[in-house]
Amino acid sequence: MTLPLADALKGRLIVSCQAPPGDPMRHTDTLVRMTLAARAGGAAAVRVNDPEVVAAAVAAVDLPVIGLWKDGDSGVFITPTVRHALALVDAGAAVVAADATARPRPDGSTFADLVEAVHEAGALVMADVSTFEEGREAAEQGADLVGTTLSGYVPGSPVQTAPDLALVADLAAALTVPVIAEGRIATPAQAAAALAAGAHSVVVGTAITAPTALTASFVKGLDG
Ligand SMILES: CC(=O)N[C@H](C=O)[C@@H](O)[C@H](O)[C@H](O)COP(=O)(O)O
Repeated sequence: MTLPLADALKGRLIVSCQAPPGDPMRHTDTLVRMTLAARAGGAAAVRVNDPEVVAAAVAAVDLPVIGLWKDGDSGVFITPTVRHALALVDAGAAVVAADATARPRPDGSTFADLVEAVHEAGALVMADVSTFEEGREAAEQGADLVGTTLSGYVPGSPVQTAPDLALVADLAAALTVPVIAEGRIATPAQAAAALAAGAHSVVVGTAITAPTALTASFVKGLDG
């Protein structure tokens, strides 16, 4: 089955509009403005953290919203439980992005439980994975999209400064669901390379929507 949403995302850019805790940009109206800027620039969808921001973005921007809910900062913390996932659906997310790594979830549920609950509630699921095996299993468990989001951030995946295009290529060759390239895509050329490697769509966050981190990288460059 081809999902209409997947058709709308094919070959296109998804902009992640997030700000970490304590960042001056972590402000709902500011993040919504980022989603509007992403739309004005031609993005096909936005990826947004926290049900409050998801609801505000859904009301403001005429694009599909991929919602996640980061809760905590260790172990499984991207939409870790069924409760978090359903709150995102209630907020209007078209797609719920959730950690699909092979680690225990805080409510003792499985990724398959989350997929079932989100599907019953009428939304789709993007599996954030760190390895090929996790991506394969997530697709088997019903994920509608599989993203390379967590490669480099979970033990067992390669730590690198570049995007994990090898993982994109391996997943794209093996899966029938769309594979989304996400993580450390810093230039238009890298985004194009991700599509060439087989990605269905490309998510870019920091390089577009993180002025604090970008400023720090320039300051570090000047420090030599
Ligand atoms: C690992 C993790 O927690 N990734 C998060 C997932 O939503 C975000 O912090 C990233 O900004 C996002 O994946 C986009 O990646 P990049 O900012 O590298 O373009």
